[in-house]
Amino acid sequence: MEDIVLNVSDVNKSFGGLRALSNINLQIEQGRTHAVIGPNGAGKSTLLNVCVGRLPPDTGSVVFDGQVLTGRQPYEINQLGVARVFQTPDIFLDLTVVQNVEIAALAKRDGAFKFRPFKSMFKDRELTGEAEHMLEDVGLLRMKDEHTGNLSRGDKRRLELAMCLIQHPRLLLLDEPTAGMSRHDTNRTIDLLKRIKERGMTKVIIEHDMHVVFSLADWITVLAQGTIIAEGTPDDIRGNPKVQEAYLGGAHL
Ligand SMILES: Nc1ncnc2c1ncn2[C@@H]1O[C@H](COP(=O)(O)OP(=O)(O)OP(=O)(O)O)[C@@H](O)[C@H]1O
Repeated sequence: MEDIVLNVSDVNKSFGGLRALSNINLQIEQGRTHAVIGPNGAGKSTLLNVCVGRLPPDTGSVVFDGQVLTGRQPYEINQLGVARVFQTPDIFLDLTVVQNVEIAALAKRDGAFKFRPFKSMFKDRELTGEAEHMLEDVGLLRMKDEHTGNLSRGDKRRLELAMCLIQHPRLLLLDEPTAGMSRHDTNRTIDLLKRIKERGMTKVIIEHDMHVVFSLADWITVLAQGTIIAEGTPDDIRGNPKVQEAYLGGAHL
């Protein structure tokens, strides 16, 4: 059997009377790019939030690399090697681009960046060098000294990706990484995510844009109304009539 990095077992989650996730069982294999797709309200973000500790499941468990994540705080999960990029970037708008990447590295390193004076944090030349290397990787190096608040939406998302990559996670969770980007920026992000794949990093991507999904995914799970309705390779999913019906009302993927 392939090496399983993340194992989601029998997860249920309701909001009041609404069953957002019903008996979800999902296994993410090492090195894969695993896409989770489905129509609006299918439960994709809820699933991701359960995985990173932002939402407790009502029942069930999430195990990463042999360690139970359920019940842990998001920062603990991050320190175990799980990083995530959300639809709304988690960045410090008052700091520069490179300082944001440095803070992300420190957060992973000791989890205590909040308790140090900011000035002393930014004097580590090795750290700055590594942060600049990451910014080059995502195409933001020339903007390293810009105030983050001045960045476009697409650049903020790329910055958040650099903040994740500097943590060298084993598992990277991406919630619509190209939402709001132009086609040009989307294609640059696809290229970047392909390069990360070459480094063996496991990724879970929630995405509506089928161009992104079919460019990147090795494996696809389809959710509808909180239930997994199909799983398989992109070719399996493309030809699956149940998916076409549930996901796109019968249109072809
Ligand atoms: N905090 C919450 N409180 C109440 N209901 C919620 C909450 N979060 C999500 N829901 C509901 O749970 C269901 C699943 O939502 P979720 O955001 O996980 O879907 P999604 O597949 O990510 O949708 P989208 O593609 O639109 O982002 C929806 O009906 C949503 O309205």
